[in-house]
Amino acid sequence: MVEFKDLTVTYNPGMENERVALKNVSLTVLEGQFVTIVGPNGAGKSTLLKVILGEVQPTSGLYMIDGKTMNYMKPHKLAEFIGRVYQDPNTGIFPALTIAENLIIASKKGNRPFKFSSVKEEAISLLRDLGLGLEDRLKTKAGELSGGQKQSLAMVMAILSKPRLLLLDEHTASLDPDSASRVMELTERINREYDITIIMITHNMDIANSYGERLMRLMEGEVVNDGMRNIVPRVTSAV
Ligand SMILES: Nc1ncnc2c1ncn2[C@@H]1O[C@H](COP(=O)(O)OP(=O)(O)OP(=O)(O)O)[C@@H](O)[C@H]1O
Repeated sequence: MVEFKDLTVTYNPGMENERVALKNVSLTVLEGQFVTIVGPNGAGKSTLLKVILGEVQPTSGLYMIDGKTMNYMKPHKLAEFIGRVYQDPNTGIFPALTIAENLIIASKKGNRPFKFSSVKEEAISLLRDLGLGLEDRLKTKAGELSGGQKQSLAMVMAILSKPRLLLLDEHTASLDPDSASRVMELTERINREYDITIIMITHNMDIANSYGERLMRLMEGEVVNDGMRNIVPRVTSAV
């Protein structure tokens, strides 16, 4: 699905503050995979996600989706099938709006016809299905939710537009351990039950060692480790 071939990103090339963020990275992420990326500060993790989103153009090498080299003149095309959730729980949602309004806005994103009644039904059934306990609180302002609930809502919003790929950049970093576990269980269900490919960055080694079928380690812009793992099935509690 997503493929990098010998991809290098150099910020400020030729200048005093030149910085090579990714060095000849080659990788292939298959449809449906859940890939966890770890690495120290400055390793190039966020740059990798930015390339995927079309926010940063490689200096050399190829970035391909479904075997086609990406055209950076049309980055909006990427937005149509990529969802994202970041670290700050307030950036993935509109805190001043109700849960219902947030879901409606999210539904309008994406490449499909919008019909209010069907979207409302779909959003409610998604919330119910995921067991988040938010379906009865549709008139609550999103800003009043806990950090974990905000991130869960942000993830539901991200998948409402039916992305094929979900990018998660430290999406549990600001949560307490219990909330982080619940959000990770939701992440896993989104991958398995909704068949959405996930690329997740984390600094939390407990999470990295427990979630995702493939663990990749970046160091100074290079992939130094990339392996499939057999994860021991967890007993999943209600989210
Ligand atoms: N816009 C930019 N201009 C110049 N250098 C940059 C820019 N963005 C990132 N860098 C540099 O590129 C390198 C990789 O940065 P990146 O943000 O991808 O790392 P990271 O692994 O996500 O780090 P962190 O875990 O701290 O978020 C770093 O040395 C960083 O300083």
